Amino acid sequence: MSIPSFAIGIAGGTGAGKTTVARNVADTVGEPVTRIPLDNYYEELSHLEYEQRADVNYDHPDAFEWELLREHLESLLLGQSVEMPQYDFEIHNRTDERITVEPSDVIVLEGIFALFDKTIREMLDLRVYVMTDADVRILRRIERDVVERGRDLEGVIEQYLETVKPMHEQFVAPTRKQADVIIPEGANRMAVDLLIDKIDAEREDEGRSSAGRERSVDSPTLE
Ligand SMILES: Nc1ncnc2c1ncn2[C@@H]1O[C@H](COP(=O)(O)OP(=O)(O)O)[C@@H](O)[C@H]1O
Ligand SMILES: Nc1ccn([C@@H]2O[C@H](COP(=O)(O)O)[C@@H](O)[C@H]2O)c(=O)n1
Repeated sequence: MSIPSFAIGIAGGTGAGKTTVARNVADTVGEPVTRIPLDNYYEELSHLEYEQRADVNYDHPDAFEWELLREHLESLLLGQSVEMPQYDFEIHNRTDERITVEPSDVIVLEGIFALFDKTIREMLDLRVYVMTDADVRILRRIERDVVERGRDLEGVIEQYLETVKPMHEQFVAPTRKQADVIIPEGANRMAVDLLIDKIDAEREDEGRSSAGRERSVDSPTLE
């Protein structure tokens, strides 16, 4: 295994297609990929009742345990395994379970705030923002939240208007300016192939040093 690993951050609004892109990258890269879903780093909220947890603003940066995420990303990059928390959207909380996640040559961090934190951004080799129109995202989210996350239609719409949309505009959308690559509409085969080419090229560069991990100001976008 090469140390440090090659790390990609995939950000974008809810329903943009981040998880789908991360899966496509993992399936295409041709070797084990370590995935870090940012959702697993929502703060532990066992001190609150279910009703209180349901009212939390999960689209504000303060909803996440950033210090733990920074520590885990750093450990994985250095070739050390981590005990990753697991998140359950139905109870709005972490589960009691932690899963041992092993490092690998390619690490993919994925979530609405994957490009938000400066320290984390600087640990990433490639910063990606998945940009999908808001109407497409809310339609995808309604379907997903009702089918997979145990929500009802009224609740999804209310949450979207009260927190998801304003927080997206205030905190998530501006992070696209931090991206090296912008992928339109998510599961875009050409874009995923270009990401894979970039990963392969970087990993073939055996002389890669810490200095070589700095961001290139001339990096191309797909926009
Ligand atoms: N390019 C795409 N075209 C059509 N459906 C897509 C596309 N990308 C994602 N989806 C679907 O949209 C939903 C949300 O995608 P997901 O990758 O989970 O988004 P995110 O992780 O950004 O919230 C899923 O049901 C997924 O299958
Ligand atoms: N208990 C929770 C925690 C988070 N959310 C929503 O999840 C969204 C982020 O996940 P995506 O897969 O959609 O990127 C975020 O917009 C939160 O509103 C939730 O509904 N409940």
